[in-house]
Amino acid sequence: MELILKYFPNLTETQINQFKQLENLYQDWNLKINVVSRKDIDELYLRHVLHSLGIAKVLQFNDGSKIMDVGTGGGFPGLPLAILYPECSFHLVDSIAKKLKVVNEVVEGLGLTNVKTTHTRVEEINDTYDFIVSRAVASMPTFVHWVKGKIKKEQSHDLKNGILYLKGGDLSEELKTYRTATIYDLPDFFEEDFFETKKVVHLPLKYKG
Ligand SMILES: C[S@@+](CC[C@H](N)C(=O)[O-])C[C@H]1O[C@@H](n2cnc3c(N)ncnc32)[C@H](O)[C@@H]1O
Repeated sequence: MELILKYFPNLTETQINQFKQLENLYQDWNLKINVVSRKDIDELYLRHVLHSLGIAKVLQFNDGSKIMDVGTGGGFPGLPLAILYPECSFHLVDSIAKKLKVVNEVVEGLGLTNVKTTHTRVEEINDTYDFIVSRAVASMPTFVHWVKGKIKKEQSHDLKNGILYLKGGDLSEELKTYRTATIYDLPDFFEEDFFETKKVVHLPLKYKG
């Protein structure tokens, strides 16, 4: 928790309390439905919460942004981002219902009103979003194929709307066909090099509004 405060020093009391509550909520729910490995539960803040928040170090969402987390599993990266951005709406999607049961319980326990969940494959989603976030779900070509019609056309000139994907490994081969992709290193933002999945890929889909 200290690391979250170190890297996100402007949190409100409500947000600090919500981040603090995460540990107990996940510990309790994980005993009933295993969504996070035991090792990872012990390092929840580092491996899951802070890692998810790495996306917020790449770019900041404007108030009112609509965001989908594809293959959210136990709620990562969408749930920590929903705490960080109470003025944005988050749609957390996964094809495994029991994982979303845990997410729903945590969302209710925290009193988050900006999160909805849907049990489905993302291919079935028929809506558009400013940003699509994800971690460890599919290769980039597969992922882009799933979501490319689901990103909103932008009215501003920023042209940032698109995919923010937490990834590991050597991405040069996987990303060589995506000329607009930027790869960010998490250690650049967090100083310490403690993540296994070390990169955030920002792939803006450059539509004009
Ligand atoms: C390795 S887990 C990652 C979970 C979470 N994003 C994380 O990093 O902790 C991959 C998740 O993606 C989900 N998934 C895979 N393909 C999917 C699809 N087409 N639509 C929705 N969810 C999918 C799986 O059910 C699983 O929960």
